[in-house]
Amino acid sequence: VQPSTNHSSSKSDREQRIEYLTKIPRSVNLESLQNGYLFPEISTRESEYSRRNPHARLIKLGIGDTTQPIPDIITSAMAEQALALSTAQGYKGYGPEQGNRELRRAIAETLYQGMEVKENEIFVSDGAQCDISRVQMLLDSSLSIALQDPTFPGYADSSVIVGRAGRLNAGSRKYKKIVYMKCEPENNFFPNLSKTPRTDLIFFCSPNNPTGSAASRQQLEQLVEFAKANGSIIIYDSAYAAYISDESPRSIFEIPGAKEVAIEISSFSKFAGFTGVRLGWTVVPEELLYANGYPMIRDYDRIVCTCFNGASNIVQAGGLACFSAEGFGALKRTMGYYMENAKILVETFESMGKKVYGGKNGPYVWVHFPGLSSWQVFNQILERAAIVTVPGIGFGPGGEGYIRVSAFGHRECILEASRRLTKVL
Ligand SMILES: Cc1ncc(COP(=O)(O)O)c(CN[C@@H](CCC(=O)O)C(=O)O)c1O
Repeated sequence: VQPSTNHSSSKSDREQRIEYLTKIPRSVNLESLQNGYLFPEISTRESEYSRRNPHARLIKLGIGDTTQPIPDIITSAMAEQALALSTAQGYKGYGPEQGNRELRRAIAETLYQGMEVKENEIFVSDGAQCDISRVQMLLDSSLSIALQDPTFPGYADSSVIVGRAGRLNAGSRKYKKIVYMKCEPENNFFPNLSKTPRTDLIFFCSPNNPTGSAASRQQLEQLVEFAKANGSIIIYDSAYAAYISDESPRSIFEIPGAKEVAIEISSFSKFAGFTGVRLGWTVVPEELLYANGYPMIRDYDRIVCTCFNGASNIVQAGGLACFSAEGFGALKRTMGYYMENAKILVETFESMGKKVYGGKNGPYVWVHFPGLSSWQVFNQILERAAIVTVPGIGFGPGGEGYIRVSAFGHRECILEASRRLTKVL
């Protein structure tokens, strides 16, 4: 209901239209959220542009949504599971809330080899976004948090929703109870921990969305040491780990001692194209203990069993097929396709004299437009080139003056975008 701006009417439209009010007060936490969530906002801008320019060929390099088909061996496994449900012997009802054992084992053996991560520490889910909220539910709302700045907005917004962020300072666009750890070219996109105040929780995404920076082993050793010294917990997001092309760790659990201070959240979305299929996992180590010595894994298991009835058995069959030699090989080729896109985007922006980051260990390119607001750049590129990007400010105050460009597009779109950008920027 929008308040009326027509002051001539005796009663405003709003007053006329309101029929009945409940006695339920709105959550103060939800009231604290600024604007809408970033990515639906990008979709709204896309739709508005298309409405105004019905004949424009809009190129969507905004939301990090995969575009390439899922390999047959994976979709066939899902189809087979689906068809089996129509047979008496193949039908399955509720599965284990923590995920099918064979999938948990495959994740442990394929992605956590040599890190002593056990299959019972892996909780299969319907995606990392959902697990971020489940981990938020697990941890008391009084706990303080630190975030990389810029970073994936899901951490800050879910912290606001559970009441952990405090009120928004409109001027600085920062929430009062969040510690923003600046990650910028000057510090090689890794926070200066010696100047970072202690917080209970440290959200850390590597490779980082949106900067594309993958923390080095030495940096992650510093992070684990910092958490240990402070009795803090790292909530580590490795959604893009499969894209790492250098020696950077793919999991926080490659770091000795990390199992005593970290939870790792990850996803099939970006490496398997499961953005619409919905499958992820969270690792809660048995060694991770509360101050009172109680194992956190038991509480997380309780949250999963109470608030989530397990990922789809059809989707889990697809997830298992991702780890077959043929499946993983095919997925690697698709990731290579996206990273070739990233290389084209990096070269395009560099050819125009722009400072460009990322595009080597992740499927996003982070471009600096000094002196301009990121929404200004977003609008300019949209209006002049009919290309959708994401304004850096959407990832935190540290993102101002940057835009993020997704490499997940079709090759022909990336090439056309390159041609247009060279003309208009
Ligand atoms: C770091 C990170 N973690 C988690 C997720 C979500 O993983 P799911 O397993 O698919 O739930 C994303 C998706 N980020 C994309 C999509 C944005 C969105 O959430 O709509 C992006 O940044 O464009 C992400 O970038």
